[in-house]
This record gives sequence, structure tokens and C-alpha cells, in this order.
Amino acid sequence: MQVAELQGLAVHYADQGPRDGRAVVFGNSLGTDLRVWDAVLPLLPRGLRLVRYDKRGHGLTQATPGPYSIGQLADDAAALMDHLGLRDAVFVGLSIGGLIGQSLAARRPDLLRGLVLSNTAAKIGTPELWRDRIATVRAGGIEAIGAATMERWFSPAFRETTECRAWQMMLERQPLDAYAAACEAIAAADLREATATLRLPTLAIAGELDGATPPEIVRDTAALIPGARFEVLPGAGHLPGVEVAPAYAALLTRFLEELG
Ligand SMILES: O=C(O)CC1=CCC(=O)O1
Repeated sequence: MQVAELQGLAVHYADQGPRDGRAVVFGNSLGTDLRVWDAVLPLLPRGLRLVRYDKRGHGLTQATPGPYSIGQLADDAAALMDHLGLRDAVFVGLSIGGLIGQSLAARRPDLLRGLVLSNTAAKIGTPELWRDRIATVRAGGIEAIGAATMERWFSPAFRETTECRAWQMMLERQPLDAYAAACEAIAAADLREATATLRLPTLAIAGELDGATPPEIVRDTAALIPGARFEVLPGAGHLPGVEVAPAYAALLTRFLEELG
């Protein structure tokens, strides 16, 4: 197991591939851990240094009292990259991971040479939506949002699979206080101004059936960044790396190859 102590926080990560390979860092979404990338990594070109990590309060990374902020979560990502000596990396951020990626690109442009904004936006939902979500989980536990969350995460066909039940288990085992703390970070985040200042190669990916960050809001965020490419994955929901891993990996591979 790979764990770093970063400013007192025990951060769980997985660093695979050659140390001198081009670095790609993966940031996962709300209520998931680094297993969300399991199906994608084996499909990427060899020779890359692939770093996944669990954000604060998720997976095996230590939780701290909330609320969290996107800036704080971006600083955690930067601390891990500094710890591992990563520079000129591509950051692949999924949902809240994409908010973290946008913030990281604005705060620490020295770390990044490219950005993938997957199923994310500069602003996700409304503060009311997130406050309602927090109230629901505080009243009924994460189980109270389990079924509804699977409807946002996955297509109707995928929801019939046994695998979908395992992802629901992952969500429902997420510690509640850290989930609420991350919801607070999303509620407070409106990165539109900062994201419009970004000038790095960017690929934005949406899922056709994404019930959390529909294609329109991903496209609107991509439009803030000059030259950003926008792609929609047919038949996919909010976690396309799970549901349509080969198509997702193909988009990442093309982007990485274009970056050179
Ligand atoms: O609602 C969900 O669970 C989907 C989601 C929104 C932000 C995020 O990271 O995941």
C-alpha cells in the first residue's frame, strides 16, 4: 500500500509505471475511491506513470472535520504531486475531481501540461441542491441516496448488472461526515471566472446519459478554455471510465498522444 503523510494528512495513492514516464494523475468523484479507474488504466499506452489517489475523507485517505473547500482539495493534490516529484503532468479529474483539476491548474500551473475535465463543470448544481443532499444523508445515512445516485452515475442497462451493485456498496460505505464535507466544497464552488483564465491543452468529456453533469454543462465549461476539445460518450452516465472504459481510454490516449 502506498501512503504519504502530507501536512499531517495520510493520503492513500497508487503510483504505477516507470518513474521517468510521462505523469498522468487521476482524481476521482464524490463517494468513490481510486478503484473508479481500475478498468481504464490497463487500456492506456505503456510507459506512462499513472498516479491515482483518494481525496481527503474518501477511500483510504484520512478524513478531517469539514467543511472542505475545492482550494484545499487542490492543495492536497498539489502536495501529493510535489511529494512524488511530478511535473508537467496531465490531470484527469472526474466530477469533483474536475473541480479540483480546474483549481489546481489555476493555483499551480507549474505542475500541469494538460487537463482532462471529465463529467464535470466549473459549477456543479446549486447550493440548495447540495444542502438538500447533505440534509438527506444526515437524516437517513448514505443509503438514503444509494439508488438515486446509481441513476445519476449509470445508464439503465448498466444498472441491471451485478457490478452496479458493487459500486453502490462503495458509495454506501463512504464515511458520511466526509461525504457531507465534500458536498459543502462543491456547493461553494463557482470556478467560472478562474477557469476562463486557463490556457492549457484541455479535453472535456461528457456522458450522454449523465444525470449529474449533463453534456450541456460540460460543454459550457469547455467553452471557457480557448482550444478545449469537447467529446460526448454515447450510452455512458457519470462514470464513463467504469461503463465504457475502452471508449474512455481511447479519448485519453488520443489526447495524450496529441500532447506529445
Ligand atoms: O451526484 C453525484 O453523486 C455525482 C457527483 C456530483 C459531483 C461528484 O463528484 O459526483
